[in-house]
Amino acid sequence: MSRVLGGAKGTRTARRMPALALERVDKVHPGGVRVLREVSLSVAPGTFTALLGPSGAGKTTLLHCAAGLDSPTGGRVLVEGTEIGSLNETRRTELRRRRIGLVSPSYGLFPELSAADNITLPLRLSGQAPDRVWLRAVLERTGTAGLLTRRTDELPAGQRQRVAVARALVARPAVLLADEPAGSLDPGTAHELLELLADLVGGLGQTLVLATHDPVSAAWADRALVLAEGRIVDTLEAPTTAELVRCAAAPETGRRG
Ligand SMILES: Nc1ncnc2c1ncn2[C@@H]1O[C@H](COP(=O)(O)OP(=O)(O)OP(=O)(O)O)[C@@H](O)[C@H]1O
Repeated sequence: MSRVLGGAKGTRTARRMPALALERVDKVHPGGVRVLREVSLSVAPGTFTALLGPSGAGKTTLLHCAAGLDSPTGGRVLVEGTEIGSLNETRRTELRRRRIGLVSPSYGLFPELSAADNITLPLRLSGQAPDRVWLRAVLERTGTAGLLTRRTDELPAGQRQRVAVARALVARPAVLLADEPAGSLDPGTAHELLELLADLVGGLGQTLVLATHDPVSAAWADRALVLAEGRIVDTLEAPTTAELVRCAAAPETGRRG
């Protein structure tokens, strides 16, 4: 894979360190519902990981714990080696804004703002100056350069998702977390969005974790982790759709990784 903007900035040490790691993460909700059970995973920089699981498996909870939006009740989450749980609220917010990109149904765009204002909002909130080379690459790769003056509520769903991806990438995060980003799109537009996400990994060296219940979407990834009832029950390297369909139908039968 070519790495257009990926490697030069990071030190050798930074590139070896996982972009994201979960160590025996548990999540029990106040009502006693145990949603995550000792989930451990490590995501290498510049890789595409899919989290595949049915509705209720715990995918959103896992991504929210990884993003520092929710706190695990056990275990640790590390972003580039920094344990989120060890940070005070101010530093956690800063890490979230600078190092984590999130595309999620619960993390919508501001409809009355232009695409440009939506995309650059994270930078303004964290007082960062845009890295112009990176910004140009993000706009080009996401196909949003021609949409900048448009209000996002005037855009079709597929273009809105592209703006959401650009916004999540603008601060050059260590990891992009995408929760069912193609869920509301028609098949053709969903395919284009997944192609775009895979291209971010191949072309920009972006690290990506995609949560989905769709085996076809998960087959774009370098590796798929199959989640069932809050546990990772299968790991597949370079998964095919057929393998993922089998795993999704009967978790724990298709383990290869
Ligand atoms: N705040 C909460 N309190 C209690 N239970 C919760 C809470 N949030 C989520 N849950 C439960 O946790 C489980 C996992 O939910 P989660 O949204 O993480 O799953 P998911 O795999 O992302 O599902 P979907 O694909 O439908 O979004 C579900 O059974 C859900 O009802």
